[in-house]
Amino acid sequence: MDRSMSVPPGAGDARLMAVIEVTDLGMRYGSTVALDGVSLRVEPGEIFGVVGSNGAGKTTLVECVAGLRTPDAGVVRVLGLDPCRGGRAVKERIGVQLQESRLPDALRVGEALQLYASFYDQPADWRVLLDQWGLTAKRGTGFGNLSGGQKQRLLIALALVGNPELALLDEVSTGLDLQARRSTWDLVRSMRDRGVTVVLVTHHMDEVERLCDRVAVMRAGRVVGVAEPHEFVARTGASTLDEAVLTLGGDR
Ligand SMILES: Nc1ncnc2c1ncn2[C@@H]1O[C@H](COP(=O)(O)OP(=O)(O)OP(=O)(O)O)[C@@H](O)[C@H]1O
Repeated sequence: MDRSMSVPPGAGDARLMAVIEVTDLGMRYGSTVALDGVSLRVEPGEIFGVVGSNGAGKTTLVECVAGLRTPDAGVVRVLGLDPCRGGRAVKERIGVQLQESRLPDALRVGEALQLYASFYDQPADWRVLLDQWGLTAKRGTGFGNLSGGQKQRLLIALALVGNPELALLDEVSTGLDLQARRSTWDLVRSMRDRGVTVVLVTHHMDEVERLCDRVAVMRAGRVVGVAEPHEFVARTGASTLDEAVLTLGGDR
């Protein structure tokens, strides 16, 4: 089955099952509490934003959902499975783009995409991704010789090469120029339109307003609210989403 063309994972029955269900998640790094009783649900086919100040726990949450970190407490279910113990059955269905990921400098753009595609049973056509993410002219360029924005676009394309049902995108547009940001937004929307569920960690409230169906605000390891972006503005009596998020999630 070409998952890129499919409806949200098992649409009918999956309506009852969240794509992500996190319950009472706790995570510490030594004496630093990164997650402190986080619970949330992400429903099939939504673009779900995660915002909050630096150090609020957003990346740690994404890493736990991706199965890259095992939480100290709580339960994570992705597509009904434990991402830490579910092996390929779940990992193949998740695409992850993390902040500041790196590849070997000498690895060329085309080689990286081909390599990542080889990890999956039903990969996307990596040449299409090359084109969609504006990297065709850079196909033969090594990672070390790409600009910051080009590296970012390659990392996003790599996250999508497995045709994921869930895409976890951490600061997807950071470092991109205006045009690349706009086309990234279009591509995120087109992913959602194809039934992919997207989690978007961001510091850009314009991105949240344009893209996100719902957004969680995090503060000091806790989720302090989940709502549609306009609801946060109304609830806090703020005049902009920036102001609303600062009120709810700012450490001030
Ligand atoms: N590998 C690590 N070792 C020790 N502490 C860590 C590690 N990763 C994160 N932390 C700490 O855990 C807390 C949460 O960090 P995390 O990266 O999840 O926050 P964030 O919301 O993604 O921040 P930012 O917006 O700056 O990316 C912070 O206090 C951070 O210093």
